[in-house]
Amino acid sequence: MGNRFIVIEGNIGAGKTTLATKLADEMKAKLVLETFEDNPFLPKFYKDQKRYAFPLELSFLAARYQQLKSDLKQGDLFNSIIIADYYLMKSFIFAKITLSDDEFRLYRQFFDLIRSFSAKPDILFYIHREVSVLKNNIMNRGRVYEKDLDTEYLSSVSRGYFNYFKEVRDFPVVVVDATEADFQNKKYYREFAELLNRKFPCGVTNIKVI
Ligand SMILES: Nc1ncnc2c1ncn2[C@@H]1O[C@H](COP(=O)(O)OP(=O)(O)OP(=O)(O)O)[C@@H](O)[C@H]1O
Repeated sequence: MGNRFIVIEGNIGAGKTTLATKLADEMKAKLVLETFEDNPFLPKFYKDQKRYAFPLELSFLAARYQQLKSDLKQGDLFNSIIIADYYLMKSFIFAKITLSDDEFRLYRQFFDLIRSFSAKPDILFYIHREVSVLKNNIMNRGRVYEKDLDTEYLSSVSRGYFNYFKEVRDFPVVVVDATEADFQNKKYYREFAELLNRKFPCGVTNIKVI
């Protein structure tokens, strides 16, 4: 039967969207991309994190739930391959970093409700890049509100993902060390694409793309 629901994850600026789009194109798969450009709280959050974190996290959670619900209908999962550039847990990982303890407790109640409706991936690939590389990518793409994104924030997002992966038992998580690999380059892209033909055990496997 193979992998039907494939997730490409990674820190901010890891190159998830480009890679997921290329793969979906090649595999004639349905592409599910995270939408964030229309989120009015995101630019505000980067200016004043304390004040806007809670509405930001709730709005992301609501938007992602809506999207996954409509894009991952049961029928779709049987009929076609789906490639997404995020997994619902991303919301949880970010919220744990951005919210205060009491806000997070409240957030968690909503998250647990929503989580019970969401599909589990058949496989999740996490593109790992060093923070200095992420910072470079973020600067080069030039989204104004991300210009002051600091190293500590990016490091805490990476730690958040790795802590979560330690708990995953029911699907394979492939951590792809791609610090030296640009997937715009055909050689690296092919090397990554070949991983999709391999079988991985549940839990974490570390791979380096060279
Ligand atoms: N739950 C969240 N809480 C706070 N910020 C978030 C959350 N989800 C997304 N963001 C922000 O939205 C923006 C887009 O995030 P994301 O990492 O998905 O895209 P990206 O950096 O364009 O990815 P890539 O370059 O890997 O394709 C980033 O500024 C990110 O920090």
